[in-house]
Amino acid sequence: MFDSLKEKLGSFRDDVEETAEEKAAEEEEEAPTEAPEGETAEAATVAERSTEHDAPAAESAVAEPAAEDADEASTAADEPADEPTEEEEKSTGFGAKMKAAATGKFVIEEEDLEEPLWDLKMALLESDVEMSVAEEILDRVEEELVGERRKFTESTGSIVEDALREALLEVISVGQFDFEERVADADKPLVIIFTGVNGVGKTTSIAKMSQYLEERGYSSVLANGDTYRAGANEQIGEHAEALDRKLITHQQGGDPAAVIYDAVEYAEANDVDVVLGDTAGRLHTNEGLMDQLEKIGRVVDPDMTLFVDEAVAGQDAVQRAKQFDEAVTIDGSILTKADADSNGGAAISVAHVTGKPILFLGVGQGYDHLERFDPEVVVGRLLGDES
Ligand SMILES: Nc1nc2c(ncn2[C@@H]2O[C@H](COP(=O)(O)OP(=O)(O)OP(=O)(O)O)[C@@H](O)[C@H]2O)c(=O)[nH]1
Repeated sequence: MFDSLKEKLGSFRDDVEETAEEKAAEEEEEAPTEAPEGETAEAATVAERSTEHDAPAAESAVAEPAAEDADEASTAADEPADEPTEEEEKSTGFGAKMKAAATGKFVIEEEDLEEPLWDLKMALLESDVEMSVAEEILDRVEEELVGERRKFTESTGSIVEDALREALLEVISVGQFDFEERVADADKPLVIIFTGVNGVGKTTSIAKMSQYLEERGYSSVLANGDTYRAGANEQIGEHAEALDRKLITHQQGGDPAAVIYDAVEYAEANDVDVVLGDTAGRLHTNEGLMDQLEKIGRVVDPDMTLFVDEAVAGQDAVQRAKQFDEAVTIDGSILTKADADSNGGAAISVAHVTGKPILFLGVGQGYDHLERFDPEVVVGRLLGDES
């Protein structure tokens, strides 16, 4: 899952690490040449060692004028090189560089990140992350990394990883709520309507949701509001049979709102906790079909409307989510076929673009292949926390 994006995020980490190492090396190289006479990075280091841990050695160095380095060390020890005057700091940057060489820390500047950030942006866009979401991620990463005095070498990788983690979490956690708590607290029956275009896995997701709810102690009835498509009753009927659930259907061409209404009545009469209503795989541009959804809204006033699309559809899924939300106001999304998606762009973008959370991922064709969307787990996967 999301392997290609994972690899690209890994490359960004490596790029910044490399940039950091180059910068560190540069600064170490530059420090002696820019140093006022008699002060070198090495001298500063020796001085630090001498003053902190080994005073007698410093003394013996003073007593040995032939050793040039040691002589410099004693000068540096008298006037600590790692505490330059403000003037020196401003005019030459020498102080900062000396500090970098002596402490293993330096400031990451905006220009240092220009190239890696550009590459990251390209990687996100190639992975189908929506433009505004990619920009948000870049801004946050840059904000986290630039201007702080950072330790380079080994820790650069983890600093970059933390910055990426924060940025990704921020964009994908949008609107998250506790689905199970919402189900537990709702008056029964709870009505959930599933919407989205044809063939993305809506019907399969309803069956998976029924299983998911059963595992948590909730009964459910299925309702086929897809009265538009020939064969829809049979398709959902197979799932109902396999799961041993009651299914409410009407004739093809019937009123979808009436089917869902009947299912609510059935649930009320039989103490069923949740009504799971399928709808025709409609295009958001088809006004007649969108009107049907609005009618379902009026007639049964669902507790939740979930938008279903496939993660593998990338940008298309993101745009559809946005348009469906504008047309019918969704409460959250389910992204199916995440198991087959190496890009992860939809998973990263949909919540930020709609302002509504991704609640579940479909991760296979089996009934138990519905996974609660946990932002921390998803980001962890993207950053290689688990294989
Ligand atoms: N790999 C994988 N396949 C899935 C997943 N979810 C659904 N599918 C498959 O996708 C295909 C389409 O799923 P359906 O549930 O029939 O799609 P639908 O949106 O109901 O389609 P319509 O009824 O035509 O609107 C089926 O072959 C499913 O088994 C998933 O999470 N992973």
